[in-house]
Amino acid sequence: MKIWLDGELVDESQAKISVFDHGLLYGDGVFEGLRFYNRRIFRLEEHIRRLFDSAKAIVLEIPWTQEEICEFTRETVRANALDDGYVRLVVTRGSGELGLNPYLCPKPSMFIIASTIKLYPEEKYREGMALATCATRRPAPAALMPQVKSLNYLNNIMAKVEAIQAGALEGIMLNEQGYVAECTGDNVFVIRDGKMITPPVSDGALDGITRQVILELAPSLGIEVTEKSVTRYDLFTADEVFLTGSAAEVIPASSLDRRTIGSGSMGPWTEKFIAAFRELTRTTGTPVD
Ligand SMILES: Cc1ncc(COP(=O)(O)O)c(CNc2cccc(C(=O)O)c2)c1O
Repeated sequence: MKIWLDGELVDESQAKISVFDHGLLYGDGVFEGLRFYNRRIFRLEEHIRRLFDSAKAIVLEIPWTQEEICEFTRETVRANALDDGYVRLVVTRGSGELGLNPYLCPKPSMFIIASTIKLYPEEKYREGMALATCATRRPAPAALMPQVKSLNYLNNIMAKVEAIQAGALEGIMLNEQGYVAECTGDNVFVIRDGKMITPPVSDGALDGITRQVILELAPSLGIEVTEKSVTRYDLFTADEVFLTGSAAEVIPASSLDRRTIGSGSMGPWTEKFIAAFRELTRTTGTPVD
C-alpha cells in the first residue's frame, strides 16, 4: 500500500512518524474519513473544507491549500489502484518538545491512507442494529468542541466500549443536558408519523457530511425534516431510526436499550434513504483519474 506522507508517496513499511509528534503524544491534530466509489471520491471538497475548519478551530495552520489537498487525496487513491474504499487523512501538530505547547511544533505533518473499510456486516443494513445509551457524554462545547473532527477520539472510544459491553454495535451519546447528540461515530435521524427530526449540531454533534446529504435528499423524497433536540423517548417511540456516517453510510437501528424501534428492522423511509444515498454515491463524486 502507498501512503502519502508530507509530500511523498511511500510504501506503508516506510510510512513512519516521529515519537515526538504531538498528534501521537497529545491527540493534537485533525482528521477526515472519506469514501470513494467506482473511482470517484464522494463529497471530497466538503470533507477538505471541514478539515480546514477543524484545523482553524484548534489554531493549526495547514501548510497546503484545500485544492492541493484535494489533489494529494486523488493522487493517493490513484496510487493504490482501488475502485472503492476509504480515505483517512490526518494532519498533526507535528514534532516538537515534550511539552504541550503547540507553538513549539515548527511544522504540521500530514498523511493520507487509501484503503478498504468494512464497518458493519451487510445484513445489519436490512435487519438494523442494536443501540445502547452510553454513560459517557459528548463533551460540552466549552470543554472540547464536538464539531472539531480532532484526533481526540477517547470520548467516542469509551462510549463505543460501553455500547459493545451492553451487547450493542453502536452507542447513543447524550450531551450535558441529556439530549441525544449523536452516536460514537455517526449522526442520528428519527422518523415518526411521516416526519423526520435530527439533533441540531449545536446539541453536541459533528456536522456530518452524510447528515448534510440526508438533509438535502429529504425534500426530493417527500419527507419534512426538522433539526430539533431529540430525547431517548423520541428514539424509543420512533417508527424508524437510522444512523449516518461516511463509514457506516445509512444504516437502520433496530433497538435502543433493548426496546425495539418500530418494526425492529429497516423501515420504508430508511429504505428510501439508503437507495437514494447509494444512487448519489454511484453517480456523483470527484473523479480520481
Ligand atoms: C463523532 C462522529 N459523528 C458523526 C460522524 C459522521 O460524519 P460524516 O458523515 O462526515 O462521516 C463521524 C464520522 N464517522 C467516523 C469517523 C471515524 C471513524 C469512524 C469509525 O466508526 O471507525 C467513524 C464521527 O466521528
